[in-house]
Amino acid sequence: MSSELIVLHHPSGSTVDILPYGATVVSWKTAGQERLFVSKDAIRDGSKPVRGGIPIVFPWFGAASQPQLPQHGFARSSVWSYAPVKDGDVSVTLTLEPTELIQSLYKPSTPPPFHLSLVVTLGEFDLSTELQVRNTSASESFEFQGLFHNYIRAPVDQIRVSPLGYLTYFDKTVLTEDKQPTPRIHDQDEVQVKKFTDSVYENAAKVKEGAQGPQDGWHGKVTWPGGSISVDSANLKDIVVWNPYAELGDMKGEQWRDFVCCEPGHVRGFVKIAPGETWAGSQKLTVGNAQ
Ligand SMILES: O=P(O)(O)OC[C@H]1O[C@@H](O)[C@H](O)[C@@H](O)[C@@H]1O
Repeated sequence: MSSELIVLHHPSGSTVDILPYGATVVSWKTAGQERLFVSKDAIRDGSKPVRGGIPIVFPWFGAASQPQLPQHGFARSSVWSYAPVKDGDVSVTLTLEPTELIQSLYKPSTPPPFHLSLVVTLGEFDLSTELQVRNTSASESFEFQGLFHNYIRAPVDQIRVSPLGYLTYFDKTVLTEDKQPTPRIHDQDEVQVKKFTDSVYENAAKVKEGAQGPQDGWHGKVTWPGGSISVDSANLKDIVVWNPYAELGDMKGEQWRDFVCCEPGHVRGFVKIAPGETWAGSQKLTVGNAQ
């Protein structure tokens, strides 16, 4: 994989770096500080999704229905196209269609009929990502899941994520007899991550005051002593909170201490779009005051 990087600079000094591999945001700095976590051991040779930043999960979340297909889909491990950015640009659009690699994964069947666009936009204190999915088929509908796998740089044992109270969530760390995540109800507004956590909060968007239903966004926050990042999503009804509390092959030692994944997505059930239809889901991450 080439080490090509798309870099956007905001007049305020904030920056974002995006790898065409996976359209992965691998750095976001405001006020000179890195806001995302990327493992020191992240693989950057194109053989594995990057451990950190903002990988794009599409068109399924978790394990695939066919064994040869990768966990969390192929978008995070495909090379996306983009038009070169010019000085002063604070936004870039990356696109992905079924590449030869994706087609080879599906053989002898064919990949789904999609055209993806990811629009990344940088502000002084915020970063927005919007995923647009167009069904390119003339006759077939298309069902998919999608998620922004945000690795937010923060001391995991001190963070609080809210509002997530009184929602049903699916605890993937404890499986039921039929190997499904255990459904639970969270009885407090805030969630702390003090141990291995892998929770899928369904219809979290309903928590928003005045929200009309699960199609609205989740307006939440990750806070810790001395810092916070707000997460405002649109058309993404679920939230995943994850930290392994353990080292991984591409994240050695105690690096897990330095992040929490707070991931807006549509991962319980599927989005279904008709031939020619386009769907969009987005998020805005904003750094709290005085950081
Ligand atoms: O190791 P991966 O494929 O990047 O996935 C990391 C984690 O991603 C989370 O979104 C999932 O809920 C977890 O189950 C998973 O372990």
